[in-house]
Amino acid sequence: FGIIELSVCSARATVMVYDETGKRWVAAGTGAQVISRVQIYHNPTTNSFRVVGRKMQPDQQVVMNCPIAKGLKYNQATANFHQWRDSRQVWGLNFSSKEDATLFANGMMHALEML
Ligand SMILES: CC(=O)N[C@@H](Cc1ccccc1Cl)C(=O)N1CCC[C@]12C=C[C@@H]1CC[C@@H](C(=O)N3CC[C@@H]4C=C[C@H]5[C@H](C)C[C@@H](C(=O)O)N5C(=O)[C@H]43)N1C2=O
Repeated sequence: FGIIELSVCSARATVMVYDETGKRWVAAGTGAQVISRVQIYHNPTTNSFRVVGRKMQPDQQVVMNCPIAKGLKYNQATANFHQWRDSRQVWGLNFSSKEDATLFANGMMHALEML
């Protein structure tokens, strides 16, 4: 059967990954650095969560599909820039507004409490 995933929250942010070699942040995905819709999905069957980011323009390209691991350290580096490590890289979300940042951080912290 199809997997049922519920969207916990949705926020606007530029999705970035840290380039360890160049010591700089680069936009995730290909092409221009554009705003993405970043959502946290909950799969209640497995009680798992993941973060999915899709560019809002032009093509809904998926630029992030990151499981939320139990014990993930979510770092709110600034009011608008939050980041975390996964097994391979460091993700950064540069939120469009403080409201987006707060909403997403609350969703992330809720997810981490549930794991
Ligand atoms: C132990 C550990 O892993 N620690 C991580 C952070 C962390 C802690 C705990 C749990 C998980 C994680 Cl992930 C860390 O420190 N890491 C992870 C990789 C990079 C970094 C290392 C050094 C630099 C130094 C400075 C800072 C940085 O990158 N910052 C600061 C805010 C500032 C905001 C916005 C972005 C902007 C989009 C572009 C650019 C600009 O402003 O030009 N920029 C930035 O400059 C952004 N660093 C980091 O975050």
